[in-house]
Amino acid sequence: MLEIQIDHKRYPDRGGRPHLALSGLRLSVRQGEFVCVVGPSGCGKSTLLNIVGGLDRDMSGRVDLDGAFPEDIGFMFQEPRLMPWLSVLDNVLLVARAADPRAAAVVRERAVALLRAMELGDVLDAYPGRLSGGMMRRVALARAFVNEPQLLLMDEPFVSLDTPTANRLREMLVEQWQRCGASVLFVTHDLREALALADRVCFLSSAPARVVLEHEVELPRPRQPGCAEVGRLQEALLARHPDLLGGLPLAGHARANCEGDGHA
Ligand SMILES: Nc1ncnc2c1ncn2[C@@H]1O[C@H](COP(=O)(O)OP(=O)(O)OP(=O)(O)O)[C@@H](O)[C@H]1O
Repeated sequence: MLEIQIDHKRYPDRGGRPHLALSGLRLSVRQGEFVCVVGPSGCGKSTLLNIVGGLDRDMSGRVDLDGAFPEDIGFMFQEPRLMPWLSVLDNVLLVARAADPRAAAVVRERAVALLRAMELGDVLDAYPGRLSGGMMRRVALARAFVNEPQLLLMDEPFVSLDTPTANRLREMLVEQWQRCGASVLFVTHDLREALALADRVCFLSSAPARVVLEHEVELPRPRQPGCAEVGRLQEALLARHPDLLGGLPLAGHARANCEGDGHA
């Protein structure tokens, strides 16, 4: 179980003034659970992930995974963050953890298998400059799983991709998640994406952010943001919590998406 308790996260200087980004934020993620975090633009979603991932320790509170600060973590960010001078395979192996040559060989085999599962088996030796945006994200997705992490942190990883590419990446993510059983904390602006992916969606308030609503998603998988059931669930949530969700930029954005993408 991942337990997050952030009493305060303050930035001492945001454009010349201090900013209280998070306050009284409580969130837990069960082993193997897929949790999406949704909230207004700039409320502190990336700040939360940076804290959970240990990239930012300047806060008051605690993050605890089975009694210790989480270390066994995979990351995926908005940008694929590939090294242009490394091949596809070496970009995945860049983060590989292996204690000895035997373990390194196992991780290498896993990296190749992951890249094949991501339909990148033909470009293992290619450099990122040759890849499309969707292919780069698939490399980043393979890299996030290569150490079979206990916890996966994802910060809007499929933003600004076309709908079919993003849908395929979501399918690949869910396949790998179901195979390896990691807990996932996935940040998105897009409520329909959250409802398509998550076991549970946590809604953050505007700054200082805290969790103001949690919703268990009981729709069967596979699901995609464009499918009718997800659309109905979004409408029901918006109707039930207009004060909380109606103000989110994601609500209008998601409805617009729905028009051109009305099926699974
Ligand atoms: N290093 C920093 N110094 C000062 N202020 C910061 C810093 N990083 C983030 N902030 C501020 O903290 C707030 C939360 O930022 P954060 O990036 O976590 O929000 P977000 O919800 O992820 O945003 P978005 O929805 O745009 O992705 C923002 O107002 C931002 O300007």
